[in-house]
Amino acid sequence: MVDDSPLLALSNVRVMADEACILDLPALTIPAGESAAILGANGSGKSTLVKLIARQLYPAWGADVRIFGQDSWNVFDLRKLLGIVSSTMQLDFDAEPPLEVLDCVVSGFFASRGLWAHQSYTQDMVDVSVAALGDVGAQHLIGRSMASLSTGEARRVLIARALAHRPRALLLDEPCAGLDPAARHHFLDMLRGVARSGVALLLITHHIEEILPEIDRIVMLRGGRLDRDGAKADLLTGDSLTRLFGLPMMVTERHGWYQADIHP
Ligand SMILES: Nc1ncnc2c1ncn2[C@@H]1O[C@H](COP(=O)(O)OP(=O)(O)OP(=O)(O)O)[C@@H](O)[C@H]1O
Repeated sequence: MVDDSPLLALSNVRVMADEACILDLPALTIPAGESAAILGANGSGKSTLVKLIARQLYPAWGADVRIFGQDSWNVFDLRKLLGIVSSTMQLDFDAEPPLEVLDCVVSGFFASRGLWAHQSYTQDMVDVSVAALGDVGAQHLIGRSMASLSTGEARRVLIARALAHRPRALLLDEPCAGLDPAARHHFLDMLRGVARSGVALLLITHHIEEILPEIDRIVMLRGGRLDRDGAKADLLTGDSLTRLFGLPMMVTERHGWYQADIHP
C-alpha cells in the first residue's frame, strides 16, 4: 500500500536561539509527490528549516514535525525516504583522508564517510551506486577522489549518494551555490531529470532562476515566518518578490523559467 502521508507536515513550530524566535511556522504541509521551492532572503530562516527537517535541531515544546507521517526518525530511516544534499555537506567529503567517488556513494548505505573494514557491502549496493552516478551524469568520475572534483561534479556525486536509496523526495539546500552559469545550467537540467523520474524535490533557494519548471508550489519565508504559500504563477510576481527581498523587483518568465531583476 502506498503511504500518502504528506512529505512534510509541520505544526506549531517555533525554533528559539539566544532567546529569540528564529522560525515560527504555525502550519505548513507539503503533500507527498509534490515538488516545492522554499524561497527567502538571507536570514529568512531557510537553513533553520533545513536543520529542523534533517533533525539537526529541535523545535520548542508543542511542535509537531512529521516527514511522510512519522515524527521520530533515525538517520537510516530518514534518508531512505528523504535524501538531503547541501553545499556545506560537501566540505566533509573534500576533507582528509581522501575519499574515492564510488566509495563515497556506496558508504551512503552505512551513513558513513567512506568504507571501513567492518562494513560488508554487497554487489547490489555497488551496482545501485554506479547506476545512481549514471543518473546524475557522474559515472565517469569513478576512480577520482572527491577533493579533486569541481564543485558541480562533487555535488552530483552527493546527489547520487542520496538517490542510491531510491528516496521518495530530495531536499536540496542551495544546490547551485558555487556553480558558474554553464555548470548551473547543466546541473539544473540534471535535476529536471530527477524530478521527472518521480522524486519530489524540496528546493531551498534565494534565486528564483533556479526554480525548475517542474516545481509548481512556492513557499516564501520572511523574517522566520511564512510570508506566502501558493502556486508559482501567483507568487513569482514583481509585487511579492519586492515584498520578500525589500527591493523593487520585476519578474520575467520564459518557457517555465523565471528571472528576477532589480527594477531600474
Ligand atoms: N544559533 C543562532 N543564534 C542566534 N541566531 C541565530 C542562530 N542561528 C540562526 N540565527 C538567526 O536566525 C535567522 C535565520 O537564519 P538562517 O540561517 O535560517 O537564515 P537563511 O534564510 O538560511 O539565510 P541564508 O540565506 O543567509 O543562508 C538569522 O537572522 C540568523 O542570524
